[in-house]
Amino acid sequence: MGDNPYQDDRGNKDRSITKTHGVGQTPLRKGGKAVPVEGDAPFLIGEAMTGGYGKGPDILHECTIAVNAGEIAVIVGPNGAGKSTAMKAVFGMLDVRKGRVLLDGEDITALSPQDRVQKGMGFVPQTNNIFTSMTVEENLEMGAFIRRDDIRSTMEQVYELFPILRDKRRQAAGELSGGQRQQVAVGRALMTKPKVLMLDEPTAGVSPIVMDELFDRIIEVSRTGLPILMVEQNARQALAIADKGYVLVQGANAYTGTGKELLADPDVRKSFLGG
Ligand SMILES: Nc1ncnc2c1ncn2[C@@H]1O[C@H](COP(=O)(O)OP(=O)(O)OP(=O)(O)O)[C@@H](O)[C@H]1O
Repeated sequence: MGDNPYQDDRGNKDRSITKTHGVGQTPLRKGGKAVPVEGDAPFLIGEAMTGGYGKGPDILHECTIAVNAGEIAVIVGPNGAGKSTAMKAVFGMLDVRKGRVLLDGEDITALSPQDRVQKGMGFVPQTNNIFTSMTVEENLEMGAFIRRDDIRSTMEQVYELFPILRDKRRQAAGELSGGQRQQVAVGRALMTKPKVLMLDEPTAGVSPIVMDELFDRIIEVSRTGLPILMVEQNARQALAIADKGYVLVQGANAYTGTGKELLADPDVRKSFLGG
């Protein structure tokens, strides 16, 4: 375990919360050449990522986010903490100046977003995530653009997960409610048959009831065995369904633990969950 970069985080048998205040103090990585221990490595990890937009300053400071096979990992934190930026970095939309991204053990840091999709990453961005003038079904078909095989069984699975989309399949996606649009966006990502799903604020701008419904759907998707890494504003609700939670502050890891641990932690409660 000595060289395991996740030692403090995952190797800890009591799975206690890792507190990592301050830039450059991440305990998730020791040295630059550590290799994950087989079988204990997350399925997808953005590891000790430092980077920003264009030639601008660093927004992320040795930030690590990851998701294990079959789990839901949630990223929370205050506005502007860099949650979306961290997701973009993992998806290859940001120049990662230090650190790396591993997918199923493979270093994909140098790959374009398109190539990452080919490798099995599904990403649902926070905004502009559907084609509003196209029908629901056309959106799903567009989602399958990288595939050359028969997509009908996948579409059937999406309709089973999101029955409302079957009812509205001939309707323009732009005519749907906010929660339904988000289902289209997630369904579209699922059409590539991804190995991991990344969601940036899937419940943004929806009512609490719709948010609960969306979370139920996300849990269902997760039960199909697909690992899910997501950013959420609704920290309390998201941590309640999370196997793993990351609290980011100013582009760095502030707290890491199971969803349950973070929800129970007095500091996290006070600072990020409204007491
Ligand atoms: N395209 C961009 N170009 C330059 N700076 C950006 C860009 N997008 C975000 N930033 C900056 O990066 C920082 C982190 O923003 P980011 O959107 O990642 O935070 P967040 O935690 O997702 O916030 P929120 O919860 O408000 O969505 C902010 O200071 C923001 O101004």
